[in-house]
Order: sequence, then structure tokens, then C-alpha cells
Amino acid sequence: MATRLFSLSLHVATLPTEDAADSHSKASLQNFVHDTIENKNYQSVTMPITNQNWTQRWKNMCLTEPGQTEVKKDIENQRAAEAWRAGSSGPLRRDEVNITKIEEAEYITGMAADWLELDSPDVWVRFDSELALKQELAHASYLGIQTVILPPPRNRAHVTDYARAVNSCLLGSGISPYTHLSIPSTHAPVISDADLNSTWEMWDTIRSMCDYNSRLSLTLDLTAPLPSSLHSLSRWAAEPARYIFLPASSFDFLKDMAQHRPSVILANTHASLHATGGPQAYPQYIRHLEKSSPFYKALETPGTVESFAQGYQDFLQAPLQPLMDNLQSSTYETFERDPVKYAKYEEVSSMVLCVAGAGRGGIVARCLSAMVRSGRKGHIYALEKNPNAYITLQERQEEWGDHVSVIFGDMRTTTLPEPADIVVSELLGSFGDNELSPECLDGAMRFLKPDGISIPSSYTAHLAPLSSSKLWNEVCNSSRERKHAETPYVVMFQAVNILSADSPCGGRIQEAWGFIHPRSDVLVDTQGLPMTNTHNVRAAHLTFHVPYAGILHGLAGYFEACLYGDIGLSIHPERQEFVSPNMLSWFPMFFPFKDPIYLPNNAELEVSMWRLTDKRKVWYEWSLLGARMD
Ligand SMILES: C[S@@+](CC[C@H](N)C(=O)[O-])C[C@H]1O[C@@H](n2cnc3c(N)ncnc32)[C@H](O)[C@@H]1O
Repeated sequence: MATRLFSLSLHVATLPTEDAADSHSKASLQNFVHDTIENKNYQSVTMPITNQNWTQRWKNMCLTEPGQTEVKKDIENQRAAEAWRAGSSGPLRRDEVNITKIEEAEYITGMAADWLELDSPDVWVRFDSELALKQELAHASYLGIQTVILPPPRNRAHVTDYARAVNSCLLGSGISPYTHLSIPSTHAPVISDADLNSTWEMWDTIRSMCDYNSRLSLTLDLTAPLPSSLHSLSRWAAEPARYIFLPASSFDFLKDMAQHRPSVILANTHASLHATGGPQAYPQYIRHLEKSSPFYKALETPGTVESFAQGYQDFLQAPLQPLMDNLQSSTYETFERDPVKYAKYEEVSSMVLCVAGAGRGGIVARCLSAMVRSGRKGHIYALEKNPNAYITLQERQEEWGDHVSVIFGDMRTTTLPEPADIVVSELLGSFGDNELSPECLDGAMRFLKPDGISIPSSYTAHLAPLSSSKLWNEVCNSSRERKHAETPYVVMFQAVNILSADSPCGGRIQEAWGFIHPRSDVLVDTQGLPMTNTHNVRAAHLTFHVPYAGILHGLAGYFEACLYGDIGLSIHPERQEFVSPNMLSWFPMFFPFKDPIYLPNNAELEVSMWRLTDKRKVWYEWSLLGARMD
């Protein structure tokens, strides 16, 4: 089956008539939904939960006509309203709802009445709107409708009222804990950068007041024309956008959003706005856009990071600790599927080599083939401390013959039979030094002849401020205890946005520190081992410019390594395609902050990060020093 990034939803305001000439011949909803999904290329139907009858009854009960005072208002309506508020008149009636059966509801996304004003200046209207919304949500969750799109927030001055009501719906007992709520982003007629800012700020207030509830998502309404600079749109990529309302003007934006696999609600497809193609042309065109999006192309191309890493997007993983833990064979197998890393190592190897941390022999094999190719004589010592991987190495020894000696031991304590020209290692983590490459290589540098070299010869760690409510939620959900918020994670970024931009105060992504091997200025004991580990302590104080308001959830970490000469490895987002394109072995690092931090437009952000050590361990600390407006 073809990969689908977009899920398409057909928007209908009411159930279409079966026969255009006869407005009374309503199709059965079940048939209509079935036909839309089976024959029309959609995955769901989006429709209002209630209809005109309910609108009318609510308005009669709850709104005062202009010019009419509350006292004069029809006393019967007032009584009906009070009875409704007290719950004694029964909630919605059969002829006031569009969907009544569970079989009809399976493929439906519900829309709550969009005239409800949870943020009205009038406290009574707010109260009655909330009550009516809860009724609709209770009906939707009774039917098992998975997502309900709420009425949009319209009034900045009362956005906190809106947020409180939504939170009360999310936490209330009348609504199933499996019902998701989605907030439309805007209904403004024209969108400028400033509108987009204030829309985003409204959304940010609401989801913060709802405590980042994972059942709350965003419906991006692109009905209004977008600003020409797409830069300020990128922050929406870090938000849990579940639906997109789509005008034809926004197709480039849509291509970019494909990687988030949102549901696209297509509205007015029967309004004959476009002469050719008919209503079916719209979903077909979305599928065409999907296929031409860069993300889809990468996903369908074997060997790319996207196709290799399906299912890993935004999935938090604890960083590997190959020094302390012994890796599993399947982990090595995953490493060995990287077509780029090994080719890079092969380009740089020859003579007496020591592969320090040989694993299952992936790099040993490449060193051997480099020797054969260059016609050089040489010998390879394959050193490994994992007793299980050592068995695999012994097995491969037969295939390699006399060219390779396999040695079991820890590079910090083992000795080699002869000095080496080159020590080759791959002990790098997503942040370069986080798998203790510096500490291990300090031991392995003893193996080198005085002018011997290390591959890699150096590596650097890089940082950028990151916004991702999704990842931050995942961190919180992974444990209720906040202490986990202070642990770094390895994660393939998807719903994220780097908040910084290049500016005179510093780059968008900045280097924190680096390591070089071998290093001659370290004091060593009689064994050739460093006397302490203090030379591997590092500190970075970085200043980032943040052009657009956003929420900071943590820091993104990357590494770049120089193997030898101009051959390197990189996961730095701006450099990886030049240094080592399509390399699969490393996902970036995420250093979360305990609490999200709001940054206004044009903020300057000072970030500190330390690599610290004592006799037994190495750890990172990070903090935010200040965020100030220009
Ligand atoms: C990331 S794996 C690389 C394996 C292999 N070179 C490859 O690229 O396929 C790192 C290897 O170094 C080994 N290792 C880590 N620290 C070591 C140490 N102090 N002494 C010996 N081996 C070590 C681990 O057990 C693991 O097999």
C-alpha cells in the first residue's frame, strides 16, 4: 500500500441531499460516510455535531435580543433556559443533532457549534456556551467520536476564560478520556506576521493553562491568506497540529507540513469553484502534493535517514552507554546498516592499526579492505571489551586470516604487542563526547607511535535552543517525576522548531566545545594514563538571538567529527548534507528544561552547559542564564 502522510477529511456543513432537485431526500449518514471513504479517496468526514434546531433553541433561551432587557425577555424562554442549566429539561433532542448512531460515528471528526463563545465579554454567554459545549462533547464521546474541533478563540481579552473552559472539558467526568479536542488557530480574514504572532500566543496561553494536555491539539486554519515570509510559520511545526483547513494558496506550506502527517479537512469542495475536475480533483491534488513533498520522496528512497528511521520520529531514547553496558548484537547490526559511516572510515585507513572498540568488526573489515585496495602491507589489532561481541570477532577472524589479531580487553588498561601508526575508533555519541570517547581514547593513545594519529582526530559538540511541546510532553509523560526532565535523550526530531537565527551575537546553531586526539599537554603517569580527568571538563556560555516569540523547551545537541584530513562525520543540521549525507547512525540529542520558558520577539538567550567529571563518572549540567528583549 502507498505511504500516506496526509489523512484527508471531507468537510460538510450538513448532510448533502441525495437528489439535488429534492432537498428532502437526505442520504443516510452512514451511506454517505461509507461512500466518501470507499469511493472518494478520503479517510474521514468532518461535520458539526449539532444543527440549526439546536442553534435556534440555544439562542432563544440564552441570548437577549438587541434592545431587549433581561427583564422584558420572554419569560418562557427564561424558564426554559433555567431548566436547561439545571439539567432538568434534558439535554439535546434527537432533531438537534446530526449524528445519532455509533455506526455513523466511526469515521467522523465532530465540530462543536462554532457560534459558541467561550471567550465572550458577557459572563452569562460564556457560562451558557461552556454548558452547551460540554453537552456536545458528552454526546460525541458517547458515540465514540475520537476528535472534536472546538469553536475558535476570538477574543484575546478573554482567552484565559476560553482556556479555563477547555481545561474543564478535558478534565470533566462527562467526557471520555479518549476524546481529543482540537482548537482552530484563527478565523481572521487576512493574516499578517503580527496576526500570526497573536494567534500563536492565544494558542500558547490555552495549551499552557491546559497543562500541555496531550489530548489537546491544534487545527491550523489556513483559510486566510498567509504572509509572504514563511519564516514565522515555522513555529507551527513544533506544535501538535492535528488538522489543517486548507485554501489553495497554501500548498507550499502544506508540502512542508507533510512530515507531521496531519489530517487535512477539505471544505467547499462541492461549491464548483474550479471548472475542471469536479470535487474529486481536490483529494487527488492533495495526494499529488503529498508525493511531491521532499519528506515523501526521502521516505520512499531506500538508504535515506527518513526511510531508515520510520517510527523513530520524536521517539525519546536513553543515550547508549557502550562503556558501562555491553551492547546487543542487534544494536551492532543497526549500526552496520549505515552505508556512509563505514565508507568514510575505509577512505582513511592503512599500516599498523588498532581498532579500539571493534564491536562486531564493521570498521575492522573496512580497514582491511582499505589495506588491500591500497596494496599496503599492514596489520590490524581489533580490541574489544564486550565479551559477547568478542565471540563474533573470533568467528570473523577466520575470514580475515593473519591480517587481523583479535584482542579482548579495555583500551584503558590493555597493552598491544607493538606500537600502532593509527588508532581507529568509533566511540562517538550524538553530542560527540557523551559516550565517553575522550576518556576511552585517553587510554588508547598509549598504543600510538610518537607521530601516530587518531581517527577521528577531533570532534565538536553543538547546541541550539529548541521548541517542541510534543517532545516536552513526552518527557513529562515518560515519568511523572520531574527529575526525568533533567536527563538528556536521543531522538529523531520531527515536531520541533529551532528558535534561533543567525545574528551578530552568534549563529543559529553554535559550537559548545571540542576534543582532539592525541593530546600532548596532559600529565600522564608511568603507565601513560592521565593522572586525573580534569582535562576533559568543559564549559560553554552561548548567546542566541531569537527573532520570533516562542516557547523554549530545551536544547538540541549535535556533533561533528573530523576523521582525518577533510573526511568527516556530521549530524549538524546545516552541515550534514555536505560532510556525510544520508548517514543513519546518530539522531540528535535533546536536553530538556524542567519548565518551558516563554521568549518574546527579538529575545536574546544566554545558555550555559557544562561537561563535569569526578573520579567515577561524567555528566552534563545545563541552564538558562537570561532572556531579555532588545
Ligand atoms: C559504537 S560501537 C562501534 C563498534 C564498531 N567499531 C563499529 O563501528 O561497528 C563502540 C564499541 O566500543 C566498545 N568499547 C567501548 N569502550 C571500550 C573500552 N574502554 N575498551 C574496549 N572497547 C570499548 C563497545 O563495547 C562497542 O563495541
